[in-house]
Amino acid sequence: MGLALRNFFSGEKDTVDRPASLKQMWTPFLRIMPYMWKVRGAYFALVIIMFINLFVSLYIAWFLQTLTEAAIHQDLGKLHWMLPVGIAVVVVCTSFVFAQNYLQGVVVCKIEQDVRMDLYQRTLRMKTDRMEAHQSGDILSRMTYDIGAIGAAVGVYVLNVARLMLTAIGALIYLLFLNWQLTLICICLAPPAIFAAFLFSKYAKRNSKKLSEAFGSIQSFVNESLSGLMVIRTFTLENQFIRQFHERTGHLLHLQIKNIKLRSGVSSGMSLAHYVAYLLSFTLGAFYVAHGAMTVGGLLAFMTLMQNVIGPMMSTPREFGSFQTAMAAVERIWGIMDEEMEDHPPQPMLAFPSVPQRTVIDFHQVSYTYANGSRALEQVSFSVPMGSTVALVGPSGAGKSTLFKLLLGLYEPTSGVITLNGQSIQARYAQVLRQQIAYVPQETFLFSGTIRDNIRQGAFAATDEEIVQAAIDANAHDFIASLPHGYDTEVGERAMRLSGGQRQRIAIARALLKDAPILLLDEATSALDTQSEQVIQEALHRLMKGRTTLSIAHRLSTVIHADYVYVLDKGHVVEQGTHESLFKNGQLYAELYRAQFQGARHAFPAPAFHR
Ligand SMILES: Nc1ncnc2c1ncn2[C@@H]1O[C@H](COP(=O)(O)OP(=O)(O)OP(=O)(O)O)[C@@H](O)[C@H]1O
Repeated sequence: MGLALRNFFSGEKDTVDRPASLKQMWTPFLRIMPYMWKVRGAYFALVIIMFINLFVSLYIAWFLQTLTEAAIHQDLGKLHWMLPVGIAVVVVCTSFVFAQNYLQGVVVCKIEQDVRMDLYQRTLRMKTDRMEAHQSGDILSRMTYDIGAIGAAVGVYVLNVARLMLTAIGALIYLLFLNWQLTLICICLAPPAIFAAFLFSKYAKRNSKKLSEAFGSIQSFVNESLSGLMVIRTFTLENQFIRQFHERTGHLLHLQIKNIKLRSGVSSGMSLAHYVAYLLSFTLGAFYVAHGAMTVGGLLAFMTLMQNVIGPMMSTPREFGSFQTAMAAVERIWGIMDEEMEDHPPQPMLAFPSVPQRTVIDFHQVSYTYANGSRALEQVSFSVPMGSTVALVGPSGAGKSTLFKLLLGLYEPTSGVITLNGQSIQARYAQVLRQQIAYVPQETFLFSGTIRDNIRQGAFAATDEEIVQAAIDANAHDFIASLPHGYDTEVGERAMRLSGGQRQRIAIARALLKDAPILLLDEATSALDTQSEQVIQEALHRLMKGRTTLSIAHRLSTVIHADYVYVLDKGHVVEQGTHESLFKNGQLYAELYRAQFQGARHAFPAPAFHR
């Protein structure tokens, strides 16, 4: 977003209607200070340039005064040398304008880049439950819109306020020296300007948070619409979504127009005050000249300097208001930065014993309750012996996915202990833990890039040969090879060009390449045709070989081939045993089997007890 646009948008930013106290502004400012400190060299150079600018302003006033008086006194000698010297001084000094703009731009970009990097890192490492509390569009809006506002604050408003103050103070000293009575009269104009500053800052903050939220909401809505485009199309919801989008953008427009009104009002008030101040000081100055208390040259210098005082007096409130609103953006960004992150151990590889135990995964009385009070798991205990395949079965909402998330260290149990290879899973070992696990999710997410890139995410150091081998084992090689660009086919952000079964096989290849000892398999619920199903089953069998597998089973063949089955219901393990024993029990498993799997019998060999 361009700077001007950002400045414009950052016009209003806060929830409260009262003016922010200095403390309210100072606290967020302290948070961006470390970023500013990193570019202190540029700030130092900018301060020097500010003094050069001040010198130019004062020099021009002196120049006009001296030149006019030389002309009145017909001092031609002075006139001859003053012009070239004056031009030379101004040329040299204004060449610093380039440096000033350049450095200011660099400061903005570097600080924005650093804050953006930190925000991105912290977002990726945020604890899962905290992450779920934020909407992705809202985070996106903070990463773009709010960071833009911060850039403007540190690169424009702070410097502008400092520059304006410095120029005003320098000019004021010179003015007092020229005519202190006239200066004091003109200073009386300051209180209305200061009052305007407070008034403006009060209103400048009023709609800001609403404006930010409106942007976030639009971004979330667009995000959601794109993700759910197929649903929108198939249910012909286009008009409804367009109407909702219109409502949201209408709300944003309303806030923006309020902002424009405020800014236009302030601008016209400021220019009125500016002209009144100018005419007043000129008229008073003319009286002083008429009474011989001031020279014509002195009046010219006085008026030139007055511009340097009136200008800042009029601009400071606006800059100050914009600075305040930018501080609200800082608060929003730190709303994410302050979220708790996953820990990272200093020596990750030491965290888990490499020698596997007899039971690889152990749940001891594990319970988990979500922040909204939903009790997903209660006192769950079970073990997965080394090299075995264990299936989790249960009705929707039984807690199967939650169990996986706990095992992946995405959440911490509310009570109880989970051990992996005999070592308790702790949040600080999350990264190490995940290195031991290959996870094949229900929905395969492919990142933008080629098929090769996507498979390589299993092991970045893998050679092309290893990638091809993984694809062969995942039964994916043939379809990949048949694509015009083979492994270099771009799959796009949401892999629109690949079928569900093809995406699953890429996910299996990725997991094969990772070659982790533990496999978590969340089977896809979507039905595939018999042939695709068999191709995927074959690939999965290769993947499971030699690994300890825990699988959320939606397929009959997985349950039949599992060494052991745990049946979950309402967060409890309600049954356990082999497929056959559970079926004979005739309880929940048998019910589920009939409801869920029986329709699929034609695709798989019926279990022995069925014959
Ligand atoms: N992020 C969440 N916040 C709050 N409650 C949640 C969250 N995720 C799941 N739940 C609740 O926890 C319970 C267990 O959900 P879970 O997703 O683990 O079930 P599941 O067995 O995997 O279901 P399914 O087979 O339909 O995916 C449910 O009551 C669900 O509503």
